[in-house]
Amino acid sequence: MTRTLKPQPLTAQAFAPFGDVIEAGPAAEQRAINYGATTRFHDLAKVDVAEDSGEPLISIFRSSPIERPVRVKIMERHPVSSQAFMPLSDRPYLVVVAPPGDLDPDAIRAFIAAPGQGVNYARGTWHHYSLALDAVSDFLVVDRGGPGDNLDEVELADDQQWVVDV
Ligand SMILES: NC(=O)N[C@@H](O)C(=O)O
Ligand code: NI
Repeated sequence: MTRTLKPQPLTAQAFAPFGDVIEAGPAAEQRAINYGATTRFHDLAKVDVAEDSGEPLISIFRSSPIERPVRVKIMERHPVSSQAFMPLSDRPYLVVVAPPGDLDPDAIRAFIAAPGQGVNYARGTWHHYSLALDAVSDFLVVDRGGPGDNLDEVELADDQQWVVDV
């Protein structure tokens, strides 16, 4: 019998144990620039990629919609860097995470990210790979390039898996 995980709305407070929420919202420091023509929502997330001669990479991930029911069978982490996803589409997507450290399958949480909300996984935060919903979705991704292995993956045993109620 697979257990069900109900996603919660993505907020900076709820996501704090896992990283940052990237959004042009009222909580951000706003700076008027370009002679007032632009508002800079300043310093929204910690880009942590310099470990072991790492350098920042900017990529676009084009993710196919995940099949339903969404079953969480695998989790991954990047032990030496953060990884940020900013949606380029105008549709919600799914974020599945667990706190850094030894993976506790019971600590896995799911969030529905609204259009305009990005996430920045802090170094070592367990997460499911990019989960697009309903249509092919593009994400701008900021993460680390450089030497060393920066991807740990864990396959969950059947009784550790979750089905996400989305
Ligand atoms: N493997 C890879 O580059 N992508 C994953 O890290 C992911 O979180 O989608
Ligand atoms: Ni990742």
